[in-house]
Amino acid sequence: MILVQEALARIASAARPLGEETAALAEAQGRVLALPARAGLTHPPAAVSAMDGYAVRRPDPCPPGTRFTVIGGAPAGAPFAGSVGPGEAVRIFTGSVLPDGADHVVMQEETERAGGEVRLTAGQPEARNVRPAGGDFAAGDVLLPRGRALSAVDLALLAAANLPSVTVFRRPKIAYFSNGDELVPPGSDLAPGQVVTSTPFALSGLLRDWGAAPLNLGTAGDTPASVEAMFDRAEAEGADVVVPIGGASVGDYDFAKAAGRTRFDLAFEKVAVRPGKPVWFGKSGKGYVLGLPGNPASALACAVLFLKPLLYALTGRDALAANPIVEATLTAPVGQGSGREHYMRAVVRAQDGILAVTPQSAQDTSLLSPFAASNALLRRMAGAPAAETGERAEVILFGPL
Ligand SMILES: Nc1nc2c(c(=O)[nH]1)N[C@H]1C(S)=C(S)[C@@H](COP(=O)(O)OP(=O)(O)OC[C@H]3O[C@@H](n4cnc5c(N)ncnc54)[C@H](O)[C@@H]3O)O[C@H]1N2
Ligand code: MOO
Repeated sequence: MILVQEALARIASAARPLGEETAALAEAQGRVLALPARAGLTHPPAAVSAMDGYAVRRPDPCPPGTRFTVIGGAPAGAPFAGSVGPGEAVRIFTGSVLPDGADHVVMQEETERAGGEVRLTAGQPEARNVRPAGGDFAAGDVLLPRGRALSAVDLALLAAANLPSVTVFRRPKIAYFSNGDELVPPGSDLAPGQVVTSTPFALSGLLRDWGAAPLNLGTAGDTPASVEAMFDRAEAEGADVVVPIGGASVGDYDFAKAAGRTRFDLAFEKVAVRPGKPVWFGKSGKGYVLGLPGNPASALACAVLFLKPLLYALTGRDALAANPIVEATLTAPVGQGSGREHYMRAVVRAQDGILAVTPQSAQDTSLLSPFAASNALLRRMAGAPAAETGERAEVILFGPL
């Protein structure tokens, strides 16, 4: 059995970034840049006005009552062709190109217009209201680095930089299947001993949130042939990662890991983590396998702890950056850490300007209701001393505050 840290290091060292493709900007939210995005133009391309008013060459001093002759206008999109000399003004609007010779824009509210002349109603002690050329960025500047998962605002930045598309990593295709004759879909008439399959419904949403393309292969029966068929389908579908759910432990019907072992070189088969001890990981020439434990809370905790870092590594990012640890204050005491690193399902809230964390009282790995009510995993290191209310604790957020 290896430590969580070692398991993550093995995932990071086994994983190679996937190939690249071009994505249109409108389709690129959440995609990960495979190349740095460089500005296609300088923004703003020229000095522009920050106000509606009059562009002038500011005399020094420039007291109230100073008069200028209005020699033309510069509406947005139609720069003034001439030059502004001393005592001259050009009517200008927010975003319009500042005419040659001007160094200042007087706000309209600080002027009185009378025919061809404009008079200041307020002094202009310094040159203002001009946005310099390149104030946002210059042509060729790296705006966003390789490995950046594109946010909504990033798309606006790239559009402003005149980039209609970006080079991104291929979206990792993740094929997953459950294992067990007892599993039936939601809505079934349950026979004794049957269990409704639940984990895949969370997995598809998590994978989408993490920028992957989920593919649910369904449920394998408790025969080696049924499990083999799932691995064959995953390969035929071109999956980058196969994720068997369950069938990983030591029971008589745990065939998933046995089948995985014949197809992949396993990098680990057990991790000193609670929940999720049976989680396993391997690699072949065709892709990766990450086996999740069957118990739903174990499967989902391990998806956060190990599958998300694998997706990061496949898209050119640091696997260890997938789950930043933040500090929160305990609202309840927690007992001494066990022999395995423990990730307790917990609720983190912003309270009086700090993060407060409350572990769920029920932590059994078959339970989904405490997981659904949680937005964080509270990390307790193996053997950590008991901690009191008010002490600092480490958490991984997997949902919104
Ligand atoms: N003798 C031992 N028994 C167990 C050990 C052990 O070390 N020695 N480890 C325990 C731990 S920890 C876990 S976690 C489980 C995981 O075992 P498997 O990965 O083989 O999981 P399964 O046996 O297939 O299933 C466990 C449980 O989860 C239910 N399940 C499975 N898939 C789904 C699904 N898609 N949706 C909802 N529920 C699912 C399944 O019906 C079982 O009830 O092993 C312990 N045992
Ligand atoms: O660790 Mo298992 O994953 O306890 O349920």
